[in-house]
Amino acid sequence: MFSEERISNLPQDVLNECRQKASFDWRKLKIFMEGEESIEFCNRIAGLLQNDPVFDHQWQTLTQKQAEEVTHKRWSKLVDYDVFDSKHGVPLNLKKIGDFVKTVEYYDAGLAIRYMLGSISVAIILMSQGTAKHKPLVDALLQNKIVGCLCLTELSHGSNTKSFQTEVTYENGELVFNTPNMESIKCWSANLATSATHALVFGQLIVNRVCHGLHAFVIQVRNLHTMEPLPGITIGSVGEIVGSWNGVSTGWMEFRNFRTSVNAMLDRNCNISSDGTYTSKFKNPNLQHAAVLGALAFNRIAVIMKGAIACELAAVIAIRYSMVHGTRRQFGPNQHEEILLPPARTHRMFPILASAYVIAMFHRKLNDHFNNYTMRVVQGEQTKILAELAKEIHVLSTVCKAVSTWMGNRALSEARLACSEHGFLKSSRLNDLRDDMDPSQTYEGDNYLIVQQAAYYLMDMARKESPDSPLGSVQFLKQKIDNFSGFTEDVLTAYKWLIHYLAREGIRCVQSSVQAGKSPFYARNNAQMYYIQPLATAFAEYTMLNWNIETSAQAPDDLQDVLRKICTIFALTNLEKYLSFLYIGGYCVGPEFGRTIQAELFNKEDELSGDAISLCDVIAPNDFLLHSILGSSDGRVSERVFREFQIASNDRPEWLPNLIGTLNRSKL
Ligand SMILES: Cc1cc2nc3c(=O)[nH]c(=O)nc-3n(C[C@H](O)[C@H](O)[C@H](O)COP(=O)(O)OP(=O)(O)OC[C@H]3O[C@@H](n4cnc5c(N)ncnc54)[C@H](O)[C@@H]3O)c2cc1C
Repeated sequence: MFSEERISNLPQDVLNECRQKASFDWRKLKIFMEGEESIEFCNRIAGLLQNDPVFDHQWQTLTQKQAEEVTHKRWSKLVDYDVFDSKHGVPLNLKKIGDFVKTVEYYDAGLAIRYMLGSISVAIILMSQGTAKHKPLVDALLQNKIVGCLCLTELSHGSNTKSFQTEVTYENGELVFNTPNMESIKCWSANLATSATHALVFGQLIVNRVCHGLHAFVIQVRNLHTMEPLPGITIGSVGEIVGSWNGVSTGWMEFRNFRTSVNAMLDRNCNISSDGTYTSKFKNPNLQHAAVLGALAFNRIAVIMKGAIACELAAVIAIRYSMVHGTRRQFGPNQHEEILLPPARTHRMFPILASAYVIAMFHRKLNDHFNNYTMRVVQGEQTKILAELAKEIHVLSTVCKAVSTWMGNRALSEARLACSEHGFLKSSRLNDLRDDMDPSQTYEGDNYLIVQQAAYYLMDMARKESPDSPLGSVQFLKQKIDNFSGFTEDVLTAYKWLIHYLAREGIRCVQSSVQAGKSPFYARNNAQMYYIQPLATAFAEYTMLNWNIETSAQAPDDLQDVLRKICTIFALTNLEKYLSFLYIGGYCVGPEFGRTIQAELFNKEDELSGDAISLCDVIAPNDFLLHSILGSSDGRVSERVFREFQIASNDRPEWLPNLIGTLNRSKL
């Protein structure tokens, strides 16, 4: 029987006073948020890392070579731990996989990527797009007997996947791979430069001189004994990259008549018969294209979790730091006065804390839906409702990936500034975290581009008589939403009104450009900044919020109040960004709505002050994983900062005699 005592005690130290102000039991909230099984499993993983010298970590910047070596050694240890007990066949438990990756990610994002892309990500795509013939590869990937990588991006083509130029030609029962020019060289593939043995390659399938569009193929790229690329394949590195990505061995690959069996094609939805006839389950090539890329939703959902982790770490480090250290340095009241944090600081940090909760809870729910969807695909279901579900998961994964990574990046930047000069120490970890997080805004689909897909989906749904979706995320488009008639705490109505309005205006803007003789491409781009992008981001925030409100309602009574405050802070902070649209569109007139949003936000932030440290304790990884001298759970910031100063002060530089010589010369 799991009991709350099994969650480790927090140090009885300088943060005690703040902890005693909490209105709820932090252990109880942790169990509600994560579940007992996950807490136990994550604690086990954290313990393994903490007690193994291979995972000892410092803050020095490593060269690319050192970073790759250390990441490799740690990856190899993770493989040895075999936490999924792979000898007995790895169960496809995406929740458990997610917990594992999340714990490793707290420790080092680069290591998490190396592990996940090398095995789980590729295996899941093979399971959902491949057939029985690919099962041995799935097992080998999940048992880490081979290392996978994903090869979509080409030197000159990224988000525009239809323009990929890698050619895969069917010839006498074999597939021949070519990158016909420099622009089509596959690149930015994590794991590829030194470690991948197998690659999931996306290329244009050509059968009997007819191009059937983008398809996915799994190929062996290296000899397993020598690790040399196979004949017809050249592999290299893209060079140094920011943050922990530097240890991930990111590479490029060129094909020159590389030949392999036709079995390399992932053929759940299409087939090439022995007489060279191509067939696809999809009559419409756009649907075939969407199905090929739909398999990437797993990765995108994992990136949503990265956004949650970024907000969690930013909030924990900045709030713990501010409570013990920042407050002492504020101008203003003396220590005896009852003030935890001044409003200007809570206003910067509590929205980050709220985002951490809202994104994490949303991610868990979306991951469960994706888990369920994958099981149904693997079991061979081919229903219309499953196709609709795929579309909805795709839309939610794209738009929420964009919003959560934007929020995560902003959170880390703000946290760094909130910790003032100490935030710029390497040992604060905030700079490294920001570097690790930064590229998430472009990989798995550039944020500015992928939000467009969600917006077009919403605009389509808004035109329908009865917009429907298996998860119910667009059901509200059926409703008629009235204008503002008095403030209630439930700002979901304002969000719904806003989405209706932006969808309508987006359609109008595109149509008027087309009527003026512009191309549909121009017309859509023209509508991007003022309609399409806010439409997509508002939809993502609304859905995250809505799912959180539903989940929070199931919490024990004594947790409901704090969870409601978190949702309100998330809602008001984000809704405030759209005040101009709400006024321009006529949802509200006069100052009441705008003023109340701002006043309520300040109220809720103030009310949350006493709970903030305990809310951080719920989401914080242990001090070993957190690895920040500003964010430790005991709150002993000054001691840790000064210890780092002392460590850095011991070396007498070799060039000191030169300085002495220069000074003495200049005196002459
Ligand atoms: C650290 C890292 C790891 C990666 N790992 C992998 C991997 O393992 N495998 C893999 O295949 N790829 C990987 N990638 C590549 C990544 O997926 C691509 O960067 C991504 O798909 C975006 O493509 P792109 O960079 O070519 O940008 P593009 O699509 O060319 O866009 C470039 C810029 O132009 C803007 N833009 C383009 N078109 C429009 C438009 N119509 N309207 C408005 N703006 C527009 C975009 O917003 C963007 O700012 C990785 C990238 C990074 C940084």
